[in-house]
This record gives sequence, structure tokens and C-alpha cells, in this order.
Amino acid sequence: MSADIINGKDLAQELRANMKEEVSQLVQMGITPHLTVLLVGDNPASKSYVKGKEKAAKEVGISSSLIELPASTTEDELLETIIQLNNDDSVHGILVQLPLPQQISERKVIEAIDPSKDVDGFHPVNIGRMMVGEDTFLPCTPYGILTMLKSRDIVIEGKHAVIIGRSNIVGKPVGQLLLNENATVTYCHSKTEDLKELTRQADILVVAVGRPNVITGDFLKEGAVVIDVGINRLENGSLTGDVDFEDAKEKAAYITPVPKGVGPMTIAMLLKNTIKAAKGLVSVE
Ligand SMILES: NC(=O)C1=CN([C@@H]2O[C@H](COP(=O)(O)OP(=O)(O)OC[C@H]3O[C@@H](n4cnc5c(N)ncnc54)[C@H](OP(=O)(O)O)[C@@H]3O)[C@@H](O)[C@H]2O)C=CC1
Ligand SMILES: Nc1nc(=O)c2c([nH]1)NC[C@@H]1CN(c3ccc(C(=O)N[C@@H](CCC(=O)O)C(=O)O)cc3)C=[N+]21
Repeated sequence: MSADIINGKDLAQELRANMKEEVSQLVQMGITPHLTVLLVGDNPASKSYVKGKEKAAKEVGISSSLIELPASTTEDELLETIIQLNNDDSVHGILVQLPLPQQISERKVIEAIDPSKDVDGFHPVNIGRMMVGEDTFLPCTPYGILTMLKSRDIVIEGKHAVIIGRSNIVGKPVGQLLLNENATVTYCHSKTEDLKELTRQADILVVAVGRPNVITGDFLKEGAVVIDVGINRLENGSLTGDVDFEDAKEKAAYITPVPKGVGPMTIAMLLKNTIKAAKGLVSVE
């Protein structure tokens, strides 16, 4: 039996159609959601993601602006720009594209963003709120993954979710969200001793490593749900995930592809958070 493929591109498209309705109602009330993206340096992958975000925003009627700064930008210059955007009432959401050049501290920059405009959900205040289960901006990739699972009515409660990767933007928060949904969660990382022994127990396996083919069929329990977060650019220019898709799909019950999997959902959730910001639903205290 071959796995059911959860197509994130199609699901994101459906969500954007719904958001378009919601935005047009907001516009009628005099509020046009606005997202400002800050891009520092000229990383080609970052440029391409930022283009994807602008295109998606436009499609649903969210206005967006892009501030491009040179790779030589100092930390103080970037912080100053963020303060201006925090104080600009016409800006509802601020996104600083990562990674940043090495002279700039990502932590300082993220902490400078007003939590009520932090549509990435990376600010420690929003992460803390997520941890205690309060309403907040959820980090886009984990939020997209949760939405994909729910779109297929996949049971999370009581299931063993195994996460490979513990970054602040993907691994850690996706584990927290699944815990909030009553999964039993195991985190794996580069120091994990017997990865296969753990992944073979997973009812839901989330792979966020950044290396092709780290997971093959023999790492899976029969009938597992496999979420592939990895985005790897091969030498021939094509994109691939972290999971050996062809092999894994013979053992999994559900699997997400790359491309057309988690990536487009990340962008859809960014739009959702921007609408939420425009509505003023996440406040600062
Ligand atoms: N689809 C989307 O929307 C998004 C996709 N991505 C993609 O997801 C991938 C992960 O991104 P991100 O979380 O930022 O990456 P990081 O590089 O920050 O984290 C990678 C994680 O993988 C762990 N790891 C590395 N090697 C192994 C191994 N052999 N076995 C087990 N664990 C290992 C690392 O462990 P340790 O902590 O010990 O170093 C680390 O926790 C990338 O391909 C990225 O491009 C990222 C964001 C959004
Ligand atoms: N502040 C910040 N927020 C982010 O959310 C953020 C970031 N920085 N830095 C980089 C990562 C990566 N990321 C992706 C988003 C969409 C796709 C995506 O849509 N991918 C398409 C393919 C696109 C293509 O063909 O190039 C797909 O998987 O089908 C991928 C990766 C967001 N990130």
C-alpha cells in the first residue's frame, strides 16, 4: 500500500481563497493588512522565499513591502529600522528573513520586534505564550504542519510524535504544539544515540534536519505519518526534502512531499498571522 500524500500546495491554495474573503471584509472596514519584510544581504534562497511570500500576500489582498538592506548593514542600523516599523501604525506584521549576516545577532533582532507585530512567532514572549497554551502568533512552519494533520483528521492525542531537529524555528516549537495537542513527544538531534530505534516507534514523524535521505523506509513504523520539513537544493537545481520519499511512501500511511508540502503551508500561515495582527488580536502588555 502506498501512502496518502498530503499536498501542502493545494491546501495552502484553499486556505488563501478563504483568507481572500476575510481580507476583503477587513478592507471594507478600512483596514488593509500590511506586512513588511526585511531582507539583509543577497542570499539567493532568501530572495526566492521572500518573492514567494510577496506573491502569496498579493493574491489574498494583503499589502506588503520589502526593505532590502546591504550585507554590510550593522546590527544598530537593522535595530533602528525595526524600531521605526514598530512605531508605524500602518505596519501590522514585521518579518526579518533569516539567516542574517554574521555581524548581526539574530536573537537581538528578534527581540527588538514588537511581539504584537511578530507574525513569524519567533519572539520569546510569543514562544512563551505558545508554551503555556495562550492565544498567540504560532510559528508558521509548526502551525502549517498542525494544519496539514488536522486537514486529514489525523489523530494526535495519545500518539507518539518523534521530532528530528531541535531548532528554535521548527523542531522545538513543532514538538510543543503537538504536546499541546496531547501527543507524547520525543525530540531527536545530532547527539541522539539510536535514532532508528526512536523513529521506529513514531506514529507521527517530523523530520527537520536539512540533509537529503536521512530517513528511509526502514526508519518507519508501518502506517506512520511522515512530515518532511527539509528543503535541500540539489546540484541539478531541483528541491528535495530530508526523507527518501519513494522508499518511505511504501511504509507510511500519510506523507508530505517536497516541494509542494510544508513550504507553501508556512507561507499560508504567515498570511494568517498577518491578518490576525491587523485585527489586533495579539496584544502587548
Ligand atoms: N518548509 C519550510 O517551510 C521550512 C523548511 N526549513 C528547512 O528545514 C530544515 C531544518 O531547518 P532548521 O530547523 O532551521 O535547521 P537547523 O540547521 O537549525 O537544525 C537542524 C537540526 O537537525 C539536527 N541534526 C543534524 N544532523 C542530524 C542527524 N544526523 N541526526 C539527527 N539530527 C540531526 C541538528 O541537531 P543539533 O541541534 O544537535 O545540531 C539540528 O537540531 C532545513 O532543510 C530548512 O531549509 C526550515 C524552515 C521552514
Ligand atoms: N524569518 C523567517 N521566516 C521564515 O518562515 C523563514 C525564514 N526566515 N528563513 C528561511 C525559512 C525557509 N522558509 C520556507 C518558506 C517557504 C518555502 C516554500 O514555499 N517552498 C516551496 C518551493 C519553493 C521553490 O520552488 O523554491 C515548496 O516546498 O513547495 C520553503 C521554505 C521560510 N523560512
